[in-house]
Amino acid sequence: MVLGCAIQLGIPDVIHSHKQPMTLSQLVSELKLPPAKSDAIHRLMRLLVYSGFFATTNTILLDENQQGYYLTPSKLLLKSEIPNLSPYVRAIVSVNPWQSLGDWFLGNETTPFETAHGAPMWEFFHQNLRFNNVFNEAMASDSQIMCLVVKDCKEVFLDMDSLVDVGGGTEIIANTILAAFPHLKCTVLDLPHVVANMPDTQNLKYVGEKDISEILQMASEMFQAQAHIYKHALSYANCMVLSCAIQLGIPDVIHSHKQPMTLSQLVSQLKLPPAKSDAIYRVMRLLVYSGFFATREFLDENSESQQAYVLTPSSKLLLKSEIPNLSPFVRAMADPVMVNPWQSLGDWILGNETTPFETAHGAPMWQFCDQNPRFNNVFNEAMASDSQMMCLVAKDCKQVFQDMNSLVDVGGGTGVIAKAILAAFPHLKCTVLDLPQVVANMPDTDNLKYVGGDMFHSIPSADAILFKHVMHNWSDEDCVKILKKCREAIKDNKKNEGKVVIIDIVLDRDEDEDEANMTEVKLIYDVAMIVLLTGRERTEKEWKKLFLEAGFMTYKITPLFGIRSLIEIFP
Ligand SMILES: C[S@@+](CC[C@H](N)C(=O)[O-])C[C@H]1O[C@@H](n2cnc3c(N)ncnc32)[C@H](O)[C@@H]1O
Ligand SMILES: COc1cc(-c2oc3cc(O)cc(O)c3c(=O)c2O)cc(OC)c1O
Repeated sequence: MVLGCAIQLGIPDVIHSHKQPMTLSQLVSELKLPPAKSDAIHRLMRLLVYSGFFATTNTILLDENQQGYYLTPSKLLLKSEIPNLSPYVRAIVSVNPWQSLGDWFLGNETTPFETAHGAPMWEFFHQNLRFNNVFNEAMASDSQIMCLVVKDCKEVFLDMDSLVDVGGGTEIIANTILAAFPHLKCTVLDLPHVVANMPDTQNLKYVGEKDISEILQMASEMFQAQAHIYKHALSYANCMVLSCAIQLGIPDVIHSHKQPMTLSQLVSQLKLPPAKSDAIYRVMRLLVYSGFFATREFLDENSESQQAYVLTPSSKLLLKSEIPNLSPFVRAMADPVMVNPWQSLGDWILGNETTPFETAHGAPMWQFCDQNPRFNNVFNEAMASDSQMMCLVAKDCKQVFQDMNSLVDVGGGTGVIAKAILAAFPHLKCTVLDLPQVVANMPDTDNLKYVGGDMFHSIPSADAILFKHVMHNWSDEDCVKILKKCREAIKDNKKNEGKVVIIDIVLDRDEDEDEANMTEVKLIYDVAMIVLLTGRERTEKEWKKLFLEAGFMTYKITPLFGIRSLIEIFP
């Protein structure tokens, strides 16, 4: 989606036309964007540089502290060049059929595409001229890349007189072959609506009806760049396929089986028709490749060798019967409400709404949650499942909570973290403060109270004020306002000594870099905060600036929770 947005804005072309490394301000000005969008462009570009689509350099042509962007494999995305894979990327960011994968397994339509759009793909294209064009352009752009090497295919085409390009679309490959081998008579055979307006020439006719390894090697750099682009353009598919496996209950079924499970056992236990076996096999093949399942060889009762599926550490975290269970998190992130705003990123940069979420759904995220009880539950369960992970280490945070008597968990959702802290430190009095719709039906206990309110308005007084995944939802200006409220809450406290505890991402911590792709996840989170809210992920320097502005004097960062750190700040 982020790559699709960069293409929509024309970023590769603008950097290309600039002919030398381009600074952020040059880029924003050349794109004719308001300066207010500079920060978002900087953060998109930071992710795209990390993913290898652009690179940065310090150059003497630029001011001392400035970096300039230049092109890498993104050269393949230039609208002015051939090949240009932009139409392909823009076409395949349509996620709806992927979101229907699970429903399709449980239903009767021929394909998830039909489940999502109500008609098979070719019929849909026939009825939908806009998408028909988008798709044909995408396929043509994919063909362009092969055009560059066709002339080297002498041994393939030289001894032929005629050739039929079946499903040849709108001619690109056939014309390229003809340019290199003009003696050929070519026919492009495709569906009638695809070739409807294509004019025949002397040696190219359109018909509408209902070793290459050496060359590949020569072109390896270009094809690698193509693969890089396609991998990223299709990366949302990984999320959808994982979500589908959870919807069908695959991790749970394999877990209950208690031994490696064959494909036929899996299909039968999932109560799916045998006709869906092949699709389950192919979905599992992808999930094995991504590390969510593994296969084991074992001998069946007839002493025949069989492949069978087992869980991996990642799928063990998706079991509905266990704690922690991250399934609600995956299901929420694959929910159309969460996915659609990414498709609005480019429109938001060109428009006036506060966030891409608002561009897509017509209301800011917390207001939308208030008006949509279904999504409110989905989101709260996702956050609660994420919190379960931290419960496992809460008891190890003695030095953080031991000397406190009271704690307020601000934006504490349904109280999962507060309960875990209470289990480890039962002497504490806890309050969870969250928006009224989130805590509406939560029952108080002896030492846990829920308060519906607004942290910008007032925060109950306590020895420690906790924020987990809250500060990163808000802009710097809002964070300073919230932190000032915290100082008042701590000051009101009779003991008059207290602290704020923040659990959130810290960017650019050298020790985390590259460990299990932590940097990539952190940068994706940062762009997610552009897409959903007005927040951001922060470097230590950026955090420090906020603390000082809000009047706090000292802080301590402890990397405790994978991609997140525990930050304590003191007045
Ligand atoms: C990303 S969630 C984090 C939930 C929880 N801390 C966790 O980590 O699981 C952010 C929370 O902030 C809450 N929130 C948003 N605006 C708020 C406000 N003005 N006052 C209090 N809570 C708010 C949301 O309802 C949501 O539960
Ligand atoms: C952990 O704290 C938060 C996470 C998220 C969040 O949101 C999205 C949204 C999306 O469209 C796709 C995604 O992959 C994700 C995430 O992975 C993710 O973690 C959102 C938050 O607040 C709104 C969080 O505080």
